[in-house]
Amino acid sequence: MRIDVVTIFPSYLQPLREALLGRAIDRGLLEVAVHDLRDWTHDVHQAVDDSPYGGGPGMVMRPQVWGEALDDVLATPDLPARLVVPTPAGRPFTQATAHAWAAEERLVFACGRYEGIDERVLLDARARGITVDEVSIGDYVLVGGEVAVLVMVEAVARLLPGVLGNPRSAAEDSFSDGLLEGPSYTRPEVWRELAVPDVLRGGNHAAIARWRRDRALERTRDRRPDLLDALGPDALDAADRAA
Ligand SMILES: COc1ccc2nc(C(=O)O)sc2c1
Repeated sequence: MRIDVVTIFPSYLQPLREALLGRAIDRGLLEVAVHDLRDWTHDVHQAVDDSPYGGGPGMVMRPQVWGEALDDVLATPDLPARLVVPTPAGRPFTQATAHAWAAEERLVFACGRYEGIDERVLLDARARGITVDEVSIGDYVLVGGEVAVLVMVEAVARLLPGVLGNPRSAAEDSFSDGLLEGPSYTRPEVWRELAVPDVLRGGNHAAIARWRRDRALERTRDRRPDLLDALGPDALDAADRAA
């Protein structure tokens, strides 16, 4: 997968080259290119924003600069790209989104700042046949799209074949079966007088699987009842029985 990020703060994306993702890049499983939006300005001040029509607080990112940048970055007809624009006004980014995007050959992320990007940039891209996804990573507002891109790229890249050491990790994620993951334990058996649950040390794999499922149901019911609702009435009954 090829990932391009256009931003006025390229250094914000440096964490993508660390640890697991950095190793995936080094191994050729992932290609990441970060572009400085100001490279497409032509004035001495490298202006990327201007006052909003209709008034109001803050500034809006100029369409001319974004248009030229995306013309260049998206100019790869042999490699169809999905343009992703993080915005508080976007559709929720979920694990299902991450799985869908993990099948893409290329993702291009446009990081807004200030009050966002002039709407015509997205209209123009869609008019040219480019798939444009406006997404939010949560019901809160960041200062810009860069942090949201870090979150989304990590969520997508870890699903790519070979990135995670153990492919079962992704298969057993929270949300992979619609439930939150239950508690995890490692050595020592007793720590500060707190013991690991006996069932996990007993070697009965069926009992361990049942215990883990019960803890996941219980935790999901307590913390994310909306996820249980999505799984139907049987899941809620199972969660109540698991407690
Ligand atoms: C101006 O660009 C922004 C500003 C806030 C923001 N908040 C996001 C979120 O997903 O919460 S994406 C995003 C992009």
